[in-house]
Amino acid sequence: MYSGNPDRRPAAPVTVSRLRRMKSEGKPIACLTAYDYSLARVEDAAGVDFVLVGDSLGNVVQGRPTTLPVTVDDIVYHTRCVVPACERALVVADMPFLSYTDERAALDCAARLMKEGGAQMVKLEGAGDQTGIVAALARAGVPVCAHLGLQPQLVHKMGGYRVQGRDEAGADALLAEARQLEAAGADVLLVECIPAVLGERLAGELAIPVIGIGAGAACDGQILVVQDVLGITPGRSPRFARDFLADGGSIQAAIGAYVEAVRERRFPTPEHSF
Ligand SMILES: Nc1nc(=O)c2c([nH]1)NC[C@@H]1CN(c3ccc(C(=O)N[C@@H](CCC(=O)O)C(=O)O)cc3)CN21
Ligand SMILES: CC(C)C(=O)C(=O)O
Ligand SMILES: [Mg+2]
Repeated sequence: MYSGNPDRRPAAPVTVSRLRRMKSEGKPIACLTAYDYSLARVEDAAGVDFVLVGDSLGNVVQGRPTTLPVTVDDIVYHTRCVVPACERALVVADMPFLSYTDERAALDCAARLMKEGGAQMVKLEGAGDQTGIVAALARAGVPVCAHLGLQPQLVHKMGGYRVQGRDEAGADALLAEARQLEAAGADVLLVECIPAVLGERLAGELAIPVIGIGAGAACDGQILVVQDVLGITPGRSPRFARDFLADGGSIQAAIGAYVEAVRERRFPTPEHSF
C-alpha cells in the first residue's frame, strides 16, 4: 500500500481498462498467483500486472490434493495478506468451490472478498450455466474474471486434470460459452489447459483480455502458479509450467525473468502448450 513517501511513488495501478488497452496494443499481460505479502511484493516490484489469490492455495499452501476444501475465509485471509503488497498490480481473488451456487451466494462471496479481503476483481470457474451469476455480479459493479477450459473445481466430475476443447465440438462449445460470458459482463477470461490454436481463436474473437495457463502463446496474457515458477511444487508440475529459478539466481530474478519472457512472448513455447 502506498505510504505517502514521495520517493516511493508507485507506478499507475493496473485497472480493468488498462488490461483492455494492453490487449488492443498487443502488450502481453503478465500474471502470477500469490498468497502472502512477501512474494506478492516481489511480484508487484517485478511488474506482474495481475496477481491472483487462487484457490490453488489448497494445493500449494495447505497441502491438500485438490482445491475443493478451500473456504471463503481462507481466500479472504490470503487476500488480506497480498493486498498491502500490491501498489501497482490488480488483485484478483478466486471464489471457492460451492461459494457461488446462486446469485445471492455469489454476491455474498464477492462482498467478503472485496470488502474484507480488498480484492479488486473476483474469478469464478464455469461456463454456460454461470452467465446469470456473472451478469448479477456485473450489475452490482463487481469486476469479474471467468475461468473456462480445465476447471480444477470439477476434478471429481471430470475424473482428473485433462486438456479441454480438443475436438471441434468441444472447441466450438467453449467459444460459444466464452462469448456468452463476455456478453454477460465478464471483464477478463482465463482459460486453462486448452489447445494453443483455441487460445489464439479466443483471444482473436473476444474483446476482453484472454489470460492463458497452458493455452498457448497467442493469449493476451499468461498466468502460472508462483510455486511452479520457483520450482518448489511438490511432485510433478503441470506440463504448461516452467521453473524460472532452475538456472540459478534469486527469487526476484526468477520472477523478473518470467515477466520478461511473457512480455517478449518467449513463454510459453510449444513444449509448454497443447
Ligand atoms: N502447483 C499447481 N499448479 C497449477 O497450475 C495448479 C495447481 N497447483 N492446483 C490447482 C490446479 C490444478 N492444475 C493442474 C494440475 C495438473 C495438470 C496436468 O497434469 N495436466 C496434464 C495434461 C493432461 C492432458 O494431456 O490431458 C499435463 O501433462 O500437464 C493440469 C492442471 C492447475 N492448477
Ligand atoms: C491456476 C489458476 C488459474 C487458478 O485458478 C488458481 O491458482 O487457483
Ligand atoms: Mg483457481
